Formats: sequence, structure tokens, C-alpha cells
Amino acid sequence: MKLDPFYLIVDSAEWISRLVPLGVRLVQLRIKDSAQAPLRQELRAAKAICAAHACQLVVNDHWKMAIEEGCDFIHLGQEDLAAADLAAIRKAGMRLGVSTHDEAELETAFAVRPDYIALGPIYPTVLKAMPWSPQGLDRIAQWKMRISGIPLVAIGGLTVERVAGVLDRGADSAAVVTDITRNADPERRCTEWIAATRPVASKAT
Ligand SMILES: Cc1ncc(COP(=O)(O)OP(=O)(O)O)c(N)n1
Ligand SMILES: Cc1nc(C(=O)O)sc1CCOP(=O)(O)O
Ligand SMILES: [Mg+2]
Repeated sequence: MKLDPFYLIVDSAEWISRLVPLGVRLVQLRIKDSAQAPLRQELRAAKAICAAHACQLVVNDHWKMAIEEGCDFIHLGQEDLAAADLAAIRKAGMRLGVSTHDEAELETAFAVRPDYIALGPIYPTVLKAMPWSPQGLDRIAQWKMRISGIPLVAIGGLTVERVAGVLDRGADSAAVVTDITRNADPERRCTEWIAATRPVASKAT
């Protein structure tokens, strides 16, 4: 499976409607703390926009609703994984991305045969508090060797200025939240991300 080198993560269908039409090919809907009904509305809206723009939608955490709504890609962290029904996920034909932060988590990830493995945080992140120190760029190369054919996603503190570094070290895709969503001009920043990653995207197709 081939992942686009630019992996946008946002927390609403509104963000998806603003940014995906600019040329985003891979986006994660990461909604925390929502009631079921509005969450379902967000998911449906996100799915429709992505379908209209040939963008792969990945649903974070909410695997059950993702199956119900006919989505085809989910992302689960280690705790999500422990609570999920993997047989149901596979039976639904969904692809699965898994977070890792250390060796033990990598072993857990291998056991579920994920479609990609995410490593983070590469740099300090302001989005959420995490117990892990920044992994740094060398760790990307190490992870890439460990996971061989499985696509590798780098996440955490990534910016346009840092993206070439993580892709050069072996990440197949760079995931980003705040460098875009907290930028003064998110559309322009998103376009800069697309431009910075396009040479890699076109080399691989
Ligand atoms: C691409 C990608 N990598 C890692 C994460 C983090 O997942 P998780 O550890 O489950 O934390 P939450 O995002 O659910 O807070 C991710 N979402 N996407
Ligand atoms: C949601 C998330 N998970 C991470 C991990 O390491 O698993 S880092 C992270 C935050 C990514 O946001 P930003 O691009 O703003 O740093
Ligand atoms: Mg999660």
C-alpha cells in the first residue's frame, strides 16, 4: 500500500471542507469527546467531501462507527487497539494504522499486521501531553529498518521546514496537525505542505 507523503489530521468536517479541496490526498478525522449523533454527522460529511476529492479518509479511534458508515481506513493507538474488535475490523475489510512509541508497542503493532505504523512524537508537540521524549530523526531510520515493508508515518511537531528531514530518514508519510490548523493562514500553509511533499508523491507513483 502506498501512502501519500502528506498526512493531514484535523478535528472536524469543516476543516476537511476547507483544506481537502486544495489537493490533500490523505486526511485523518480525529475527533475527541463528541456525542455519538454529532460524531456520526461529522463522519458522514467528511466521507462525502473526501469521496468528491479523491482523498483517502482515515477515521481515528471510532472504529465501530467507521464500519457502520462504510469507511475503509482507521487509526488506532495502543489503548484503542486493546479495546477494539480486530476480527470485526478485518471482516469489514478496513485498513488499519497503528501508533507506536517504543519497542514493546512495535511488537504489539506487528501482531495485528497493520497497514501502516506511526512513530511519534518525532519533535515536541503542543497538541497533547505525552509521556515519551521526542524520538528524533535517527529513530525514524531505525524504525524503518525494523518494519521493512510496512509503510511508516512520522508524527509529532512536524512543520513544513521539518518535513524533508523526516522523509529523507525513511518516513513514507508525515502527519501534521498544529503547523496547519494553528497557522494564521491554514490554507496557505496547507498548500506549502503539498508543494513540499509533491516531489516525493510524484516520484513514488
Ligand atoms: C498518524 C497518527 N499517528 C498517531 C496518532 C495517535 O493515536 P493515539 O495514540 O491513539 O492518540 P489519539 O490521536 O487517539 O489521541 C494518530 N492519531 N495518528
Ligand atoms: C496526536 C498525536 N499523536 C502523536 C504520537 O506520537 O502518537 S503526536 C500527536 C500530535 C501531532 O500533532 P502536531 O502535528 O500538532 O504535533
Ligand atoms: Mg487513539
